[in-house]
Amino acid sequence: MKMVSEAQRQHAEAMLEGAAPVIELLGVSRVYPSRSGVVHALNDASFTIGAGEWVAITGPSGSGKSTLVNLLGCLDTPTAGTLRIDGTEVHTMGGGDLDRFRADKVGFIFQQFHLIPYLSALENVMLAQYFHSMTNETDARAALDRVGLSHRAEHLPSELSGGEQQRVCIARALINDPPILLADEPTGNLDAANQRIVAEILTELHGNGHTIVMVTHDPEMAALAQRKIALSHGKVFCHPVSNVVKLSQ
Ligand SMILES: Nc1ncnc2c1ncn2[C@@H]1O[C@H](COP(=O)(O)OP(=O)(O)OP(=O)(O)O)[C@@H](O)[C@H]1O
Repeated sequence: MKMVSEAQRQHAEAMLEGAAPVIELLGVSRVYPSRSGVVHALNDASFTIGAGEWVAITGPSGSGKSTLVNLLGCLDTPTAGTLRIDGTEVHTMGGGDLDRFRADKVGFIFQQFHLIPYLSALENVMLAQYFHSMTNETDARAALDRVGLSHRAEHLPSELSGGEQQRVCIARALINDPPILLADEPTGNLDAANQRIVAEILTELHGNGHTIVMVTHDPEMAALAQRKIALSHGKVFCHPVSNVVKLSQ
C-alpha cells in the first residue's frame, strides 16, 4: 500500500476532528411496498459523515447497502426522516433540481464502470463535464493524468483493462470537483494488482481531503477507511472512528 505522508495524515486527522458534516441522516427510512406488506430496506438510520472522512459501508446481501447508496447519491429520497447533503435537505428537491444537485455534489464510482462504449476515455470524462456545466478538454486531460492515464486518453473502454476503466471512472467522478465521492464496490471487478492501484488512488484522494463513502465486501478495502457503517436488516451500526494511523501503514 502506498505510504501516506505525515502531513497528509495530520490533515486527515484535523479534517476528522473539526469536520462539518457533509452527510447527515436523522431517522431516515426507506420502505418499499411488497405483496406481504412493506420492506424496511433502511430503518430509522441516523448518522453523520464529516467532510474529509473515508467511510466504508458494509453488510450482507439484502442488508440495505444499495438502498443507502441510492439515498446518499440522491438517486432516491427517504420515505421518512431527514437527509441533508452538504447542508441541503434532499427531499425538498425533485426532477431537474435534484439532477443538478446530484451532478454538483456526488461523483460516482461504480463496480460496473458504466462508461459509454463508443466514447474515448477523454470523451467519457468530458461528458460528465457537459452534463454538469461546460466541457474543458485541458481539465479532462488533467483528471486522466491524475489517475495515471494521460497516455490512454484516446482509447475506447474496450481498449482498456478493467483497472484502467475504473481509473477513467475515478477521473470522471472527480472532474466536477464534488464534495462527495460515492464508490460502490470500486474494486469488485478487479484483479489484485488493479485493486491495489485503485486503493492507492483512493488513499491519495482521501489524503488530499476528499470525502469518500465506499460500499465494499472486501475487508482489506474496508480497513483503509477510517470508519465502518455496518448494515444488518436495514438497521445501521456505526463503528467508532478507527485509528487514523492506519492511513500511514
Ligand atoms: N424496489 C424494491 N422493492 C421492494 N423491495 C426492495 C426493492 N429494492 C430493495 N428491496 C429490498 O430491500 C432490502 C434491501 O435491499 P438492498 O438492495 O438495499 O440490499 P443490499 O445490501 O444492497 O444487497 P446486495 O448486497 O445483495 O446488493 C432487501 O430485502 C430487498 O429485497
